This record gives sequence, structure tokens and C-alpha cells, in this order.
Amino acid sequence: MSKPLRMGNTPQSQASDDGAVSNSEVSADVRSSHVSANPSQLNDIDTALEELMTTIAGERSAASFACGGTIPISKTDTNDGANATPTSPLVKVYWSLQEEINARKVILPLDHTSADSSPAALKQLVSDCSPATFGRGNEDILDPSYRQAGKMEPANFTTTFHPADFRIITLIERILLPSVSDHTENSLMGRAIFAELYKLNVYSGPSGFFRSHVDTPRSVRQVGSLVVCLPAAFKGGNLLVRHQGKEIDFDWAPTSAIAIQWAAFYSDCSHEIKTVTEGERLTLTYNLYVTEPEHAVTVIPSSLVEPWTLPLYGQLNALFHNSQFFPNGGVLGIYCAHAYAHTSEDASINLPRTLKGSDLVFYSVLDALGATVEILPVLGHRKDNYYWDTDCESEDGELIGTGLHAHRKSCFSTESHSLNDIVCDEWPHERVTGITWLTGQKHWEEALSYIAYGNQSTISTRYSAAAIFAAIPNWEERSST
Ligand SMILES: O=C(O)CCC(=O)C(=O)O
Ligand SMILES: [Fe+2]
Repeated sequence: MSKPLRMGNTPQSQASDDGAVSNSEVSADVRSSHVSANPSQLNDIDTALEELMTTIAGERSAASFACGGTIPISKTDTNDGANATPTSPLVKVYWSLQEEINARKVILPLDHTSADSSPAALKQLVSDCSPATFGRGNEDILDPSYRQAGKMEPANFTTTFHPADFRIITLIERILLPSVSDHTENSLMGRAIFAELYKLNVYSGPSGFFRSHVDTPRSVRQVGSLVVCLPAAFKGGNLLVRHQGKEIDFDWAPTSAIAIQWAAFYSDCSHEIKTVTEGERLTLTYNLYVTEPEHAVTVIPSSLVEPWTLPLYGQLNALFHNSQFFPNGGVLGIYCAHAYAHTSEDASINLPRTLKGSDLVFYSVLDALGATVEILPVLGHRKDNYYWDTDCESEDGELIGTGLHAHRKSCFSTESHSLNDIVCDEWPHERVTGITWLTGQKHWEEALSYIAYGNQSTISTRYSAAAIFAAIPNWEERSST
């Protein structure tokens, strides 16, 4: 195989937001679906629906500038991820101001059963906070007419609550990340949200508040903020988040004593906290960053998982260092053990990024050892009609796609063309011999459909299996690296 391995095609970029719909397409359906209303109601509904369409189709979608949720506290349940509605155990906060040796502790919500769960413990935490400033330009300002709150730095406290345990970060990725950049960029780069704990804040009744502001971005990669409201009773203190003329009102007071509540929003949203009239509104704030784009081929960043820790590494490394193993180079192949939609439109975006289990290990280890690794489809030998063109199978070797092709639908028929010609024209491939296969085919996807001519015409389909190929350099090259 003379350097047959190359990366697949990059598909065309897609619409900027998932599910975006064109206004004109939807309007017709919408109008015909409310014929019994009176004309003025119709106008109102039409206007509302048009606004809705604009919201949904919006570039940086106004439909998804904020999101939030509630996690009830349960004294007995553990969060094992099995429940659809997860609950949180009591939240412990430990803190220590610099000179102190022993950490102090409060258990929330207060249930008065121990000193750690008493109002005095919470009061201690509040009094150990220092006045919270806010950013204006490049300065940190202390202005009680703009913000009345206490703060503690992450260096001085720790908590048993972690947003990732409740899949909050995953949800934020799914809701807010798609609008940060377009779909193709997000999928291609394997972007993720990273939450950095920024502050513990307390807004105390009867006068804690924070006037309308936009958070100061801590880096160009910051896309938003996450606020987690710990379970402690308070009244007032609504968080209002605004974006493009829309406002979301997070009213956490009614369940403040029995649940953790959270909100996340984009960095460019202005927001404010209304006055806390009673109690303590205790929050953890996090800066949300979008992670550095991963190089499309770096499936496992070796800075995060060292390839030598993967069990397959030892075996393959020994082979690489053996002069008898492929002295003149060669190609190892495994058919993927897991099913991937490798003939879907965005297959070449999603693979190899979404490889799993042994496929991921094989790919990463060989990549780390210096092989050229690629995922390509192999056309199956399935014969599903009488007029099968035997030419197609008479030659040696595998029909390997030149890239991860989307399922092709040919309008050619075997009445006028040989199947060989149809495959050659419609499914770009190379015929490759000499692959050392380590596994057999497991999963098939529709690769090429065409019109098969028999007693009557039918649509016939050939299937492909995704395989990982590793081109191993010859011994001379291997021994010199
Ligand atoms: O506590 C909140 O709800 C928001 C806090 C906030 O806006 C901030 O810390 O910048
Ligand atoms: Fe803020």
C-alpha cells in the first residue's frame, strides 16, 4: 500500500445553530394551524410566533443565553447518577483564614443538630468573608452603593459540592456551547466547557445586592459564568439575567433552604441581584471557559493520558523495536469493535474524535509509536442480487474508501452499467492488498445504493465497515527514531 492513508474530506460547514429553521418555511404551517381564532388574536399569535422563529433561528441564539436548575438536598440519598432527578447530600463548606491551622466548617442546610449545622457556624463563615469588590475597567472597586456582598477566595475554602457531579457542566456544554461557535467548529475541535471556581459570595439580609453589571472576562476563552446557590434560607435576592431584550428571573428564595440552585449565562449578559431582605444568600461562582481546540488528530492528548499506561502499548512497542516485524514497512488493520455512524454526513468530523474502548486504544498507541493512523471504510463483499458483476470481486485486495464517504445514492442501474463501474464512479476507493488484519468485520453501514436490474428494478445496497489502518514505517526508519 503506497501511502494510501490520508485524512477524509471535510464536510461543508453547517447552519450556525442546531435546528435553525427558515422563517418562510415555517410561517405557512403556522398560519394554517389556528383558523378558529378571531383576527386580532391571529395577529397576536402570528407576531408571537414570528418572534419565536427569530429567537430560535438567531445567530448567537437568544434562545440559549442562560440556563439553570435545582438539585434538592436529601439527607439519605447518595448521588450515584442512577436517578433521573439527582439529589445532593448535605453540603459542607470548610474554610480557614491564612494564619489559622484548623479549618472551620458549616453543614448546609442548617438543621441545628450539631454545632457545624447551627446558625452560629453560618454566621462565622459570613463574618470571615471580606467585602466584595467588582471590576470597572481595569480596576477593582469597592462601592457599597453598587454591591453589598461578602467574598472569600478559593485559596481559603473548599466545599463538598462539585458541579460536574451533577452533570451541570455537561448540560451547560449542550445548551450554551453550540452558540459560542458554529456546529462544525464545535464538533471538529472537540470543545468542552471548563469551570474554574472563582469566589464564594454572601449577600446578607436586609441589604445585600449587586446592581446590573457584566462580568469582567478573565481570559479570551471565557464564555460565561456559573452561579451555584448553596442551600441556606433567604428572601429576595432574585438574579435577573438579560440578553438582547430578554430577561430570565432566577427566583431562588422559595426553595433556598432545601435545594441547591444554579444558573449559567454568557459573559456578555448583563445581570443583577435584587436586594436580599432576610437570611444569607450564599453562592459559589465559577468562570466558564471553552477549552483549547484539540488538534483533530490528537485523539488522546498525550499530556493527559500517557500512551505507555495503555495495556496495548507494551506489546506494540516490542513489535516496533523488533527488526523482524515489517522490515520493509506494512499496514496493520483492525475493523472497529464499536459501531460508529461512519457513513453519515459528519463522519469525518466525528472520527477519530469519538472512538471508544479498544478502537481508541489501538489508534492512540499506534499514533504515539509513530505509525500513520487513519480510519477508512472497507466495502463489503455482500452480493444481494442475481446480476452481481463478478468483475468486482475477481481481483485481489480490499476496496478501501479514499475517505469516510457519506452514504452515496447512485441513479445508475446495473442494466446500463456494470456494478464495477458504478462502484468506481460513485465510491472513490483504492484496491489494497497486503493488509495484516488483526480483527474481523463487526458493524456494517449502508455505503452505496444503486438500481439493480433483474426481473424488475430494485434498489440494492452495498455496505461498508469502518477500519483503523496503521501504516508502520520500515525498520530503518523505526530504528533511527
Ligand atoms: O450571585 C449571583 O447570582 C450572581 C453573582 C454575580 O453576578 C457575580 O459574582 O458577578
Ligand atoms: Fe456577575
